[in-house]
Amino acid sequence: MKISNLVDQKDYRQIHRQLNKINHLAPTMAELSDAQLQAKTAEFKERYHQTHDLDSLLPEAFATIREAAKRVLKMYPYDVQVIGGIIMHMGNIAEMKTGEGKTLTAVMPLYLNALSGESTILVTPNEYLASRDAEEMKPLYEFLGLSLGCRVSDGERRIEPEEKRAIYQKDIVYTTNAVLGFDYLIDNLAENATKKFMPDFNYVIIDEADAILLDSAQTPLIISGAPRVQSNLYELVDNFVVTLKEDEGYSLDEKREGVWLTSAGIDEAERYFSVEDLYDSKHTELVKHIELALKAHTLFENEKEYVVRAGKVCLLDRQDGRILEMTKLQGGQHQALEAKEHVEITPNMRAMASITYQNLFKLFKKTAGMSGTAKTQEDELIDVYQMKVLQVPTNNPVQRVDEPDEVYLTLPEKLRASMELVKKLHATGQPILLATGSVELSEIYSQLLLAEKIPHNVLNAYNDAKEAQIIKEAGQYGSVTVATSMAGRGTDIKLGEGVAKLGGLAVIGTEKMLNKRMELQLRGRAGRQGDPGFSKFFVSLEDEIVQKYSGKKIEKYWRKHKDDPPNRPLGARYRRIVQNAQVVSEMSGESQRRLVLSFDESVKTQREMIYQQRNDFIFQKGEFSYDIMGLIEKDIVAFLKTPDLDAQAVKRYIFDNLSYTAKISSKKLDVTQPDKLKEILLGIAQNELRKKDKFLKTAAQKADFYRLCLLKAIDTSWIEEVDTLEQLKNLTLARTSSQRNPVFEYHFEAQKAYQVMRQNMRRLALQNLLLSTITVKKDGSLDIYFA
Ligand SMILES: Nc1ncnc2c1ncn2[C@@H]1O[C@H](COP(=O)(O)OP(=O)(O)OP(=O)(O)O)[C@@H](O)[C@H]1O
Repeated sequence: MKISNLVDQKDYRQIHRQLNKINHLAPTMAELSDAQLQAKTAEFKERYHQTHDLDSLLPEAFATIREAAKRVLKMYPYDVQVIGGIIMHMGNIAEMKTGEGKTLTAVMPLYLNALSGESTILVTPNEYLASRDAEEMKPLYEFLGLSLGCRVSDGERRIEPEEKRAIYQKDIVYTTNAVLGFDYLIDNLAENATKKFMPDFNYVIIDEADAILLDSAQTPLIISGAPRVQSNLYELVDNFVVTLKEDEGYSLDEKREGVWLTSAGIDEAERYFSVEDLYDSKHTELVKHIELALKAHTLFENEKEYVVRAGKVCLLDRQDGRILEMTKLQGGQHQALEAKEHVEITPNMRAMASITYQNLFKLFKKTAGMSGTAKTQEDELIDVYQMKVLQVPTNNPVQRVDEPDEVYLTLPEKLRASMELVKKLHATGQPILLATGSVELSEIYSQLLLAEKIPHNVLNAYNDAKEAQIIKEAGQYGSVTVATSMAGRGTDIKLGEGVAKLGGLAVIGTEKMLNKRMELQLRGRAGRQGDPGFSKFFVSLEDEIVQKYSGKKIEKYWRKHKDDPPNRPLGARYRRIVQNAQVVSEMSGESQRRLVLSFDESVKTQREMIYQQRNDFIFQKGEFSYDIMGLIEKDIVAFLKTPDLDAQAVKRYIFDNLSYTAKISSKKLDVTQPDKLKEILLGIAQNELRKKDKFLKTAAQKADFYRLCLLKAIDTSWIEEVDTLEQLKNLTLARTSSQRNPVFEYHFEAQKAYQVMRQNMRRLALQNLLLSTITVKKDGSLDIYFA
């Protein structure tokens, strides 16, 4: 058996040596009683304790869980799965074709790495997969004496930190990338150790690694809180924008990614809002709102980019068609969409914390991944994550028949042709998965099927609750399932009785996907585990990706013939043009990801410093070792360097920052003698601190007080900083067309902002320490009021 494309022969030999050892151990393991097999876990843990070496445990640990899987799950991992497991233990990405059984593969390295007692996490792209895999694999881990936690989002219920901590403390945790990311950010907003719940990041396996590490990485995670001043312009401006027409009141760029008012539109706006000059600086808010509303109406389409569910605008993940939990558009765009859809306008929140997936996963000591489609992006994966992609052969040859695309000129032709195929296959009883690129198109197909009286299920963002049931039925005789790309990854459709004889599942794609990997994943719902299967894609020149990413010539051709379409598939030349459009879309995705990553560099450096400092304070035990007086002195010295200082300013500084009650005459505040002045100010501060000491009887109370003052200062200024950087980024992005290097400019500004934040932070800490008041409660505990 050959693992292709190994970067070096050493990996190849090592993997095979390990596989041979594991196979060699198999008969011995098979002879063990259940109890003897189960006792292995404790034995391995003990040995790890002695040696701190997981590699030497690999053959036995893999052989043990392999045998246990046979007994508990009635599935014996094939050699190729063992190979995939070894690759992942080594911290690489295993590329195993769709349906080869990655869920079972992952348990081997997870079991081995959990023996260290350090955090061992499996991340999947969505909650359906996390829960499904956790549920299926739980009996196996428990048989071997390891605990499994499944961490999915809180939903309506608020989950307390203790409960989260209990899940993360399990030996192995299954979760999603979004939940893990948000948990990490929330954990770093905790004000004391009892609210912290995350473990130190050790080992993670990323399922569907390319989707998570690449596709999801195009949008950073942002936690919002603390509303901004709410604007009342959204509805007003929306009413205006709906009166405008394309190419009259506003224009869109070629790729339909940018939109602006035409000069007629500007005149119209000036009349509508009774302003003389719209671009006068006093109307910037109005202009901003008009831009947001224009974008809401032209660049965001209901049932494509978002859906309206229970009176809320919910964003959709373009990659997998699912609702993006806890995510809203920033900078007022979400509110503009709400105005467009006439639902309640939610407050526009400030960004409080943010991180990209790239930087989240870099926090782990070891990362590994698996996917059916990663090899093509290996360069980027090595570049960004230093992970190699090793391809594992299939257990049985793939039998699926993949037919070439059928390209039509217009959408109606495409719909008709694809429906013809559906009818033909359905007549034979072969189950069909009809895959669409948007909710909207899935609803259109549902209507067409209804008209043909073909019973079917629809799986899209509106009915995700029924997902498991729909998937269960999807492989049965005669079943037709219309699904968005929700059914594109990880979904395991099991074939019903007699279906293999009919050719297995037929996947019919109805749109060219944003990238080739999404397409392969969809095809991969059929022909799993060596089963028969069929796949074919229908495309039209009106598909979004073709319109956006193919040249002028195609557009001209389309315009010329669209009113009298040929009603037959276009030739091979057009298939190539469509392929090319997909390649361009992929390249645009990659450059977008690199841009996101380079923007995050500045935030990353700052975030690491801040989080480190917070953790130092939070977890500091015993006496509080931070040079409080040093901090105070620094601020005083910085203040005394203010140009043109006068006694009045010094007095203000004292009352604003050091003491409300200091009695000091202006005469004493001689600005010509800074050293003396410094001593006076330090004396005032010391005096205030001493007053506090009266309440802070024990060292622990004192430590708590100092910690709280400093943490509060860090958080207030850091949250402000995150928001500033987020706005700065949006501003820089809006100006990318200009000649300057936007990322460089952003880093420069971000660095300046950081310096300002440090000063603010120090000043706030000073105020918290000196101007707060402490009262003792009846039970002896303290209440602290901050100014
Ligand atoms: N060793 C095995 N013996 C028998 N059946 C297996 C074995 N491994 C996996 N399977 C079955 O193969 C099917 C596919 O497995 P799974 O869904 O994990 O594939 P996958 O590689 O994750 O696919 P995808 O790339 O689509 O996510 C499942 O029904 C699973 O039960």
